[in-house]
Amino acid sequence: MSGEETLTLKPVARVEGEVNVPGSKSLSNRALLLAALASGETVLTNLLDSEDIQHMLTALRALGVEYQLSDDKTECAVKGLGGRFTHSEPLELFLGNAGTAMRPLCAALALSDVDVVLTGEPRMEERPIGDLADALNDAGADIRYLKQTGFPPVAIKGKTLKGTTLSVEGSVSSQFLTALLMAAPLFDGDVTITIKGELVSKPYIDITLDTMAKFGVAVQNDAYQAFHIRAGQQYQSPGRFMVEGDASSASYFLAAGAIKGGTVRVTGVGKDSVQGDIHFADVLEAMGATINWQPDAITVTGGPLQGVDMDMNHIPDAAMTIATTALFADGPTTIRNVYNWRVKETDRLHAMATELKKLGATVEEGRDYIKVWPLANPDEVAIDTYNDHRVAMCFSLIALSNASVTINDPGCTAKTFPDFFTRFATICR
Ligand SMILES: O=C(O)C1=C[C@@H](OP(=O)(O)O)[C@@H](O)[C@H](O)C1
Ligand SMILES: C=C(OP(=O)(O)O)C(=O)O
Repeated sequence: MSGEETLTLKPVARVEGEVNVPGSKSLSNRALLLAALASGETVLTNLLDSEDIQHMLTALRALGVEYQLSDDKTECAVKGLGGRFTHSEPLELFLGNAGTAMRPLCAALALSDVDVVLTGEPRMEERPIGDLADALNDAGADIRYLKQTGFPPVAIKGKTLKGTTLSVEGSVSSQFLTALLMAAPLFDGDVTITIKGELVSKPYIDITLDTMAKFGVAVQNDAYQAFHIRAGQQYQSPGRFMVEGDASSASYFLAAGAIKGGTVRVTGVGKDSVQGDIHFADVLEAMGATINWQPDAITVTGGPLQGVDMDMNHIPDAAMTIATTALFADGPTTIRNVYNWRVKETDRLHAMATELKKLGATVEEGRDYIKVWPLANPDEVAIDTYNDHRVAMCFSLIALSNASVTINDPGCTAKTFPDFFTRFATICR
């Protein structure tokens, strides 16, 4: 939970070491939902223990899903319902600011036998859900906006819906398509989903399809333009489901290695990962770092870094880490095609530009890009984090310069990485 504290990180002379990153947020919440809908019991291992996952777990429990969590909360045995949710009493589920809980639960509950209101933190009320809810309502669902049209909170009266063709906007968030894909087996008949506009954050769809396949549901993917899910498929427990380490969480350690010239090895995620954010390492390589790929680990050795100019739509979360890494490069760096940074935990394009400027950096904030010039000697300032875990984690890299950096509200990393600062300290010498 976030609060008002601050944390000052002193200048770090050297980085070196190995970090095992916690489980992936994206995989944890997908696997929990599919395990709940599946027939049979699923044992999830290496589950992430963070706020976003707690929101999914709390919601599932309220919906009548039985599960047993280990003491350290990284192993969870889920008794599958073998189909849609059923709950006779009206429910209100609070989902914090977890997009991976709000969007997928909205779709699955619209097709269940429930009467539910989904709410969240104030910022969640500013994060769009209209493209998803409207696609479902066009197919006959009953989802109403309780405050602002197109945004949570939403009231859902679940229904059985016949197989159909749904059309969903792709340019705001891939989570809308993810939500429809995961809910597709709950329709009574064949489902086709077509995409309007340019699909953003595409690799997250691969995570969705891979997780669905592990739970026994096949999707025909026509070049990310149309997806077909045949009727009669039901989620089946794979028995055990091992959650990979979080590739976005790995980015901060990999960047530290790249910036500071030491060698940093991240374990739990590697070249065999299904997560698109591993391609953050390719950006570091393009900037001049040396990357060594293992099936389950990534090692980076730093060197002089050069700025790059790249489309980073495929790695929207890890790309934020490039914005602070750019300060340590030779020449400017441009992160392009990240308009949807503006609809995440905060307006990330504006937040990153504002905080980088506080350090004394030269920054250009465009509608859908940010350009950052190198900065030899950052000013010693306090960084506002806007209740955005990634702003807090990205700016910890400033301690790799000759300046201290103060992070306001460091507790906001609890959304995806509660002990980030402790683990970060283990590679700082
Ligand atoms: O599906 C997912 O697990 C996610 C998709 C991405 O969101 P968008 O599709 O909204 O870009 C990403 O930023 C988010 O952290 C997790
Ligand atoms: C955008 C993010 O979260 P969410 O899953 O809430 O969309 C994120 O973790 O960077």
